[in-house]
Amino acid sequence: MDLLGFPLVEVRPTPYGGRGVFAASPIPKNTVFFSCPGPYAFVIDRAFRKEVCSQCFAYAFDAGRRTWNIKHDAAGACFCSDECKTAWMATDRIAGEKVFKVMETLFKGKRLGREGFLPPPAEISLESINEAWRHPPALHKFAPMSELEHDSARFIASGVIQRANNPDSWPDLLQLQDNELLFTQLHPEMLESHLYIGVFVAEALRIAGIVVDFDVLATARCLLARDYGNVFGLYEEKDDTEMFGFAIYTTASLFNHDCTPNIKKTRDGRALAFRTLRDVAAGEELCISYVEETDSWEKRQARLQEWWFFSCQCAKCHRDEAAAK
Ligand SMILES: C[S@@+](CC[C@H](N)C(=O)[O-])C[C@H]1O[C@@H](n2cnc3c(N)ncnc32)[C@H](O)[C@@H]1O
Repeated sequence: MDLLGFPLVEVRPTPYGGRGVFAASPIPKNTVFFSCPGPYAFVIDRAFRKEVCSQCFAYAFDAGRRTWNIKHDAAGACFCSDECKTAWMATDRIAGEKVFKVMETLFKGKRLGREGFLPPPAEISLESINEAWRHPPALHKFAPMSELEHDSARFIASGVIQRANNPDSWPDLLQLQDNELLFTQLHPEMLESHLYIGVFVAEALRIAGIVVDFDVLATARCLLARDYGNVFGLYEEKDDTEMFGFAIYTTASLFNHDCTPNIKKTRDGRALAFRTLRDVAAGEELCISYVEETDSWEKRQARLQEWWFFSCQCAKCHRDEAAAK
C-alpha cells in the first residue's frame, strides 16, 4: 500500500499484528519522513471547547490565554483567529455546521436522549452485535444524554460529514483495523451507548435536513468500530500532557507499537508528523510507542490490552516477560 506518496516508507504485513510501516530505504535520525495533514474525524471535548481552536487545534494556554473568544456559539466551536473561523465556515463543513447546531440544541435542551440502561446481550459475538444494530433503540424525548456520549456523537458526526463531503476518502477509513468485536467483548455495556450515538447522529442529520446517499447508522457503526484502537489523543503541543480531544487519522493509524520506539509523532496544528529517533536501516519496521515506555512490563501490557486489545510482541516485552518468570 502507498502511504500517500511518501517515498521513504512502505506498508507490508507483519508476522505478529496485521500490517506495519517499514523503511523503504535508510532514514537518518531526526528526519520527518511522513506527515498526515488532518484528521478524518475528530472532537474537541466539551470541557476544552473554549480553550482549543476548532480549526487548527491551537491551545489557548500555549498562547498565554485562558480561552479563545472568536466563537460559533450555535455549533459549539471556538477559534484562535478570524482566519480559522473563516476556514472552518468556508470549506466543506457547511453541512457540518447545520448538524452540529442541531446536536447542540438537542443536547443542551435535553430534547432527545436515552432513558435508563439496557443490559448487554448475554453473549457478545459478531451475530449478537449485528442483531443489536438491526434493532437500535429509539431515542426518548426530553431525556438526557451524557456529556461523554455527546462528545462521541460529535466525533461520529464529523466522520459522517467527512464521508458526505469527500466520498473518495471513505475507503481510507474503512481499511483501518476493525476492533468492534474485541472492544465490545471487553466493554459489553458500551454496545447500547454506541447504538444511541448512531441513532442520535442519524436523527441530527434528518432534523438538519441533510440528505446523504449512504446509510448514516451503518456509517456510524463503521466509525465506532475503528475508533477504539486507532484514534490518537489530541494533546497540547508544549508539554504533551493535557489531552483535550481525540482524532482519527487514516494513514497514521498504520504504525504499530514498540516499547522501544524508533519514531515519534508530534502534532503540528491539525497535522501529525512522524520523525525518526535514531538512524533506521532499510527494511526496519517504524514503530511509535502507544504507552509510557518506562512503565513496568505488567503495566504496559495491561494498558495495551485495555485500550488496544493486544498483547505486545516487541523485543523488550519478550525480554521483560522472560525476566519476570
Ligand atoms: C493502530 S493499529 C496498527 C496497524 C495495524 N497493524 C493494522 O494492520 O491496521 C494497532 C493494532 O496493531 C497490532 N499491533 C500493533 N503493535 C503491536 C505489537 N507491538 N504487538 C502485537 N500487535 C501489535 C494490534 O493488533 C493493534 O490492535
